[in-house]
Amino acid sequence: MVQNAAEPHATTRPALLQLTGVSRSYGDREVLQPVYLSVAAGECVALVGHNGSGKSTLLRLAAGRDLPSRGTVRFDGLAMDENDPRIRARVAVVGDTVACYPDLTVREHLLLVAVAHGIADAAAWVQQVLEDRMLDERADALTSALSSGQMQSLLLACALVRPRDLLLLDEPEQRLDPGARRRLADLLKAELADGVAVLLVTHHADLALAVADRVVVLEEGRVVRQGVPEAMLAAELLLAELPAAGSAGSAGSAGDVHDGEDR
Ligand SMILES: Nc1ncnc2c1ncn2[C@@H]1O[C@H](COP(=O)(O)OP(=O)(O)OP(=O)(O)O)[C@@H](O)[C@H]1O
Repeated sequence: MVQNAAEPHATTRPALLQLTGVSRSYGDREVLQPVYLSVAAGECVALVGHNGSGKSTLLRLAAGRDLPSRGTVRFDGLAMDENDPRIRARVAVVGDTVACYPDLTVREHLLLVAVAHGIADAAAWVQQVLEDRMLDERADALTSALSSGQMQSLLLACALVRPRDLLLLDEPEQRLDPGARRRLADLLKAELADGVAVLLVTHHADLALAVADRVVVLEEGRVVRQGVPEAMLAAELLLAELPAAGSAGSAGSAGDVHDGEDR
């Protein structure tokens, strides 16, 4: 089903994340017009749209990293606030900024994160993450020496140290090669199967097709369409909304991620 209006989306599952009339202005400029959006446990909603359409703004508001000018963001009934320990314990975020200690090696950085989060066997966790994210050959390199795709994999691994019921991701496919994008899609499918709610900003049509239950299209700060990815694609709406393929992190060729297993 493709919905044409930015109206509240009716879902049969209770919402874990609920945005109600959320907007954001900078000075006189409203960069995000009122959005109604909910994400249930085990559901993935993908936000797509051209550069500057408001996707990262919406994700930051959903993560409680920014405050709406109007409207409310709630997580499991709580007012969303990234400093609230009850929320920090259940929400993991990969935002649009790179935050790493440049003078630590990859292994040291992961160990620091694991210890800070109280992981029982931190060394074993780090080794598993290095293998899962294909970073084992770079384990002893400084984080400042990573390629951009390797850095993206490290940031994802650091976010996933948290126990989580909600995962918020801003272009996690950015700078990843096709193999790493496939592993990302598999990882997200596993998260969803575990009942995690996922809100995903993506420029990658195949990633949305592979993992999203619903695609929300933003245009100039407004939700202009939403619906199941297949319907959006069949109507040639989804691809029309995405930037042209060709640059790293933009829409890729069919088959990069989508493995034909519909969720
Ligand atoms: N701190 C800020 N001050 C003023 N304007 C801002 C600020 N942050 C974002 N904007 C504006 O808000 C609009 C939406 O930006 P946003 O980063 O949310 O877009 P986006 O869809 O994520 O873009 P991209 O695909 O390029 O990442 C843009 O016009 C941007 O210039």
